[in-house]
Amino acid sequence: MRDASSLTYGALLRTYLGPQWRRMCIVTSLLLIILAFQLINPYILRYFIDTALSGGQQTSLLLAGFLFVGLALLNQGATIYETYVSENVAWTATNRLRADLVAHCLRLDIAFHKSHTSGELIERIDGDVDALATFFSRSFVLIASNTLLIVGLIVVLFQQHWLVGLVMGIFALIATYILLRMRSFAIRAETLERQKDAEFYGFLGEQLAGTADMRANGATFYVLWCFYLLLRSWYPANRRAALMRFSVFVTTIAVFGVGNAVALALGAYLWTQHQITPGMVYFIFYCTNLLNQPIDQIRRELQNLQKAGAGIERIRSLFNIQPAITDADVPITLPDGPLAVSFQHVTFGYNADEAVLRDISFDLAPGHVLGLLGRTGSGKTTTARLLLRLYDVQQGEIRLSGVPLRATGLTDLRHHIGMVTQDVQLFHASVRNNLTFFNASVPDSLILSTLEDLGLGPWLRSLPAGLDTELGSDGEGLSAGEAQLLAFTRVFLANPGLVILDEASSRLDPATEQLIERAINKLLDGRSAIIIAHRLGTVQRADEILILEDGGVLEYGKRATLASDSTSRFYTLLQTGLEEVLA
Ligand SMILES: Nc1ncnc2c1ncn2[C@@H]1O[C@H](COP(=O)(O)OP(=O)(O)OP(=O)(O)O)[C@@H](O)[C@H]1O
Repeated sequence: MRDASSLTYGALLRTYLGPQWRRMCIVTSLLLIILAFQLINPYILRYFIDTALSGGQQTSLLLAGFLFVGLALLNQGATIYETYVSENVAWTATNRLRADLVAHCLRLDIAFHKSHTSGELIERIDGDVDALATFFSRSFVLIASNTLLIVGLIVVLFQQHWLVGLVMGIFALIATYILLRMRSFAIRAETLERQKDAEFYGFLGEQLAGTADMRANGATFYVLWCFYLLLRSWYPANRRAALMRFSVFVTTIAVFGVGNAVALALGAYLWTQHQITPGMVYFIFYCTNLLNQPIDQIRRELQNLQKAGAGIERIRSLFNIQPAITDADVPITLPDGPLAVSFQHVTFGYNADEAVLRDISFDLAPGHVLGLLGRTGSGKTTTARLLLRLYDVQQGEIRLSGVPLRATGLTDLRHHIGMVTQDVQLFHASVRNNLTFFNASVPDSLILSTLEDLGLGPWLRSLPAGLDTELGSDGEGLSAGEAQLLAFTRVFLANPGLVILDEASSRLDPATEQLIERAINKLLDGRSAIIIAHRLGTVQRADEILILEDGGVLEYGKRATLASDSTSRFYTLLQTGLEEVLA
């Protein structure tokens, strides 16, 4: 991973283009060759015209013709190859940068991901990097080679006649200035257009994702109204940007038209003064025409640099965000087998001034099961997140088998804890990869026996390609129970010492529920567990019970003791029915 603070143009070029210096040399050489071809062509044309007009030999004319066509073909070939190599350079460099950004984002805290939408991250990882493609592959080389071409053409024109060189040199400067000024007006309009595009597509994405809820709740009219308002502001922004683009186009044609007219007029004047030949008049006209191309190219490349500059700024600010939750300097490895869990006076809030958990203390012996109860919003899921160190506690300490969480390595910690939540995240990948999280070292025999153990054997056999069957994204085509059982399988395969289970609060059909009950029994065997329980059956497995209320401990103790104490809250819950009280 690269050092974020050094992300300047120079550092970017060094990091991402450095390894491709050979290809860059090829691109530069090809651009110089193309440039040379462009400078030779007018000489051939001048020779051809003057030889023809002075009644020169046919073979000389033929030779000049063949040379012209040959060079044009070589020029095209060189241009195609240069495009191929620079595209390779651009894609290799931008893909490396994308990979670095993705790796960086994956290292960032959950708090970062909660405060940035996926759309925003996609735009930053792809949109901003995309703007750097031309910057990487050719911007500097193109600006340099085109400047060289303009200078070369002016020198060539000077050679024909000093007046032509002087006038066309001044024209090149004025044309570049006018086009750049026009461009800066267009950029303002295009920025507004892109902002409106983003608002429109953001709105559309959100509404399409929530279409079922929106229709069910009769919000269609409101959505259409918002849509209409968005369209009303989108339309003028688009119209203005299109008009500006057209103005730039028309101005470009007009400026180059004036240039050509000046060149023709000047050529004609010098010819009437017998200072130049007709071939030279065409030569001047041709060179002036040729001047247009590098001027336009430089304008485009400067515009690309401007876009790249904005992209680099945003990429740099993303790289500068550092995760607050990191590995200990010298991480202590957690022991294998069931883990002891200890919360000592833990206080935590997602915002520093608003505690969600207050002074939570409990101890769970290795191999024991803690039943975590509490109303919705009481802080049960937050407790689980703290154990996985998705967030750090603000006060107090959490230990696993005596090791403070902050003293562990994050990968080691998360290897030792398995979590099954109500929302099982499945990927658009094979059943095997969904279960092993792309860990190729897990043998198929283990996956098959685990699926069989958990009662998923018949399900697996019903799949067209067994473990190779591709699952739809988001578990499409799977029932809630099957998805839960697949999540259990994942935990079995990872074989952690502590399991956190957020039990499904909705009822499943009796057969699936039975399978899940069996799976939980197996899962808890030889492991410590914290179960966010919603059902009586699950609570009865717990050795200890912790009831949270408003982020504080309402009750904590051995299940058997609390169950037999008629003054305890747990006793009341058992009498009233967990589902009714906690659902
Ligand atoms: N990412 C977050 N940022 C800010 N506040 C949050 C975040 N996640 C949860 N909260 C708040 O923290 C409190 C505890 O939430 P938590 O999800 O831990 O409750 P819970 O007991 O698990 O509820 P449930 O049973 O409904 O899942 C709630 O008030 C919730 O609004």
